[in-house]
Amino acid sequence: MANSPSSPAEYLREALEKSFNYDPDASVTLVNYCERADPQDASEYIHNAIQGDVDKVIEEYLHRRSLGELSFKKNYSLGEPVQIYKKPDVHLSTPKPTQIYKKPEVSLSSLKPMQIYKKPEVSLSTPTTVKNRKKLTPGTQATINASVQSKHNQRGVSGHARNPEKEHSEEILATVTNHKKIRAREKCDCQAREHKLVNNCLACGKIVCEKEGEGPCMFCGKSEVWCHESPSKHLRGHAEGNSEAEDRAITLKNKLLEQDRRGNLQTTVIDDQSDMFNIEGNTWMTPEEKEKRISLEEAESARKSRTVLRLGADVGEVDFSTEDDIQNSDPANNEVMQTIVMKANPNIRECPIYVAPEITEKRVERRIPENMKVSSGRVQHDEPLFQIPNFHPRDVFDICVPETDAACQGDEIVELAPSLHAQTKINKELTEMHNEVQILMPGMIWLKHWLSKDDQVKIVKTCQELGVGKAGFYQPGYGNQSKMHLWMMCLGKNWNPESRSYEDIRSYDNAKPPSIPSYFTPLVRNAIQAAHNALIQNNKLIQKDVRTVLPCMDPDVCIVNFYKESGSLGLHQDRDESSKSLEQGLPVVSFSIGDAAEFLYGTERDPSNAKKIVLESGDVLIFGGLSRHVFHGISRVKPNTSAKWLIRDSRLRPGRVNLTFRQI
Ligand SMILES: O=C(O)CCC(=O)C(=O)O
Ligand SMILES: [Fe+2]
Repeated sequence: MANSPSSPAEYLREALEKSFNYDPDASVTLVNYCERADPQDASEYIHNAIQGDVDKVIEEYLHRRSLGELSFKKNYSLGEPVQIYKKPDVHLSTPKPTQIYKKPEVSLSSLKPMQIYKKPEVSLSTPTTVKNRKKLTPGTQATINASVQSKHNQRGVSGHARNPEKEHSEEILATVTNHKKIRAREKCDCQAREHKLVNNCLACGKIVCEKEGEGPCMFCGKSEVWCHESPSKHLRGHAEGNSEAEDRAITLKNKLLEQDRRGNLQTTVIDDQSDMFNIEGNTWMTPEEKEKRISLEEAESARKSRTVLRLGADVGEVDFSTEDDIQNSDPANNEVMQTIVMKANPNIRECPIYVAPEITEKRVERRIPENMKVSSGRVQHDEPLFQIPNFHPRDVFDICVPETDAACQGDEIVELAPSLHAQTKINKELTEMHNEVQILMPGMIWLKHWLSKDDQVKIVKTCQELGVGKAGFYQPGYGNQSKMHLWMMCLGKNWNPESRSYEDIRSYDNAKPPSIPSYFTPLVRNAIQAAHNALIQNNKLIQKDVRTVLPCMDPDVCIVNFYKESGSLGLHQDRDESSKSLEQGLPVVSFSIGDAAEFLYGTERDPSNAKKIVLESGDVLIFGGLSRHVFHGISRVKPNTSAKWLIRDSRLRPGRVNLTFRQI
């Protein structure tokens, strides 16, 4: 690979797509980010976005970047044409020495690993990334089966005599029967709410449903709208080879990707999961349609959040789940959201834009929600609402299972107090969890089960309330597509993962982060005090000296992360706080609540050299002083490890909440 002539960006994109089966659109975005970032940030972006051992790819990519700079300078001095790859910050007048990426050095005493972190095996033959785990409808599965079978036969693997004509017609039949019924096309403005989605019109942006069907857009007529994985290809009789139109489409797609890579596209139409609609703000439905749709969805959501009480075999094994959770309890189904991201066709100059007749200034004003609680649906970014700078609709993310709706007919709310036996067991567990402290590195202290049961429940409830409000949880990412594997909310100030800086107003959606709830701060101070006590006892330090090992701090920022069972966070350093704070080694104080998680830490960004501990609910981890720059991350959440009392009393969803407090 090292000898291949491709540019660093091409190399990276290819490696992400081929070795990690990374979504092509997402890899284009990620590569763009990396190209603009310095080596360390680029490396961090890749680590955060890719689950798996990506170190070699990063190393090769950065190596190519450094060679790219060299040859760029060489070419320039010889007066030859400049190579394609050009780092944006190269100044010809003041040539910089070649940048070779060096892992940052952290002056920490090197420690022998307690446990070796085993690299996850990446199987090239059957890659399974979260993005691949898409829910297939029986119909789609049947279509795929039919098509796979057909291809299999074409290669003559089955050993049976082939009849291509027959196979082709069978394939068409299977596709048509399983995929959808063909009907006469009829105009419809339901936005794929009443009928299934076909696709967006690339010219005017209209969302086309199955009632309107495939073919020329019935609104603008400028573009043909085809369903994703459309069976029409088969119907048009091109089972083998591409038609001219398809070749043209592929060329156009490549051109679009190229233009996107160069940042030329102005308008992006994001088409999200259809059940995440914001009906109130919808401009394409009549008031009657909205009312009807809202009442239907309310009934559906009441049904989904109806609490189902499941009694385990053990005494006290009580599990409150919603029907929705039960349906989604397979971890493989956790990330089944499919996002269809489409780019507007830049070649179309004049084109009518689809705007429903009822849209008015007043409505647009009213639609800017009080707390921006917009549950994103199909979003057309050139609508007036979305022309507000930095406005991003966000999916409201609730870390708790909703309270049972008492008004929900036919449902009984069953609240069982734990039996005496179960309560004794819980109390015993709680007493056993007393004050175990471990000093992991100089200035890095782990207080096991330090948060009380009441504090944990209270913190979860507070985060839940703040999380569904203004500036609440959102899924941060780099650009539109490379998302972090967690939901985040910041209190006090916002940490912007793209600019790696703190801000008063969240750039993502112009929302102001809530303040840190007042009862959090004494908890942080007391945790530091507990760590000091442990240092005094263990290291025979006096109160004055203990502060040089682990300084005190008053948090002004709290970053709350929620990791679903599939969540993770790549190895990174927390180094975006002020240089004063970093130089003084003011600690980061981290609270863990909910499912346990594997926490990696070490002196370099290398998971195979990192140590691993399992952080459980109630644990507090503090790293300051000499350990302030420790590399750390979450390799995995351990499903079903939350305490039952926590789920019962806070209704926390499966997953883990983590709060990190910092003084910036
Ligand atoms: O979830 C954790 O334990 C770590 C979180 C973290 O490192 C961060 O938010 O910077
Ligand atoms: Fe961190």
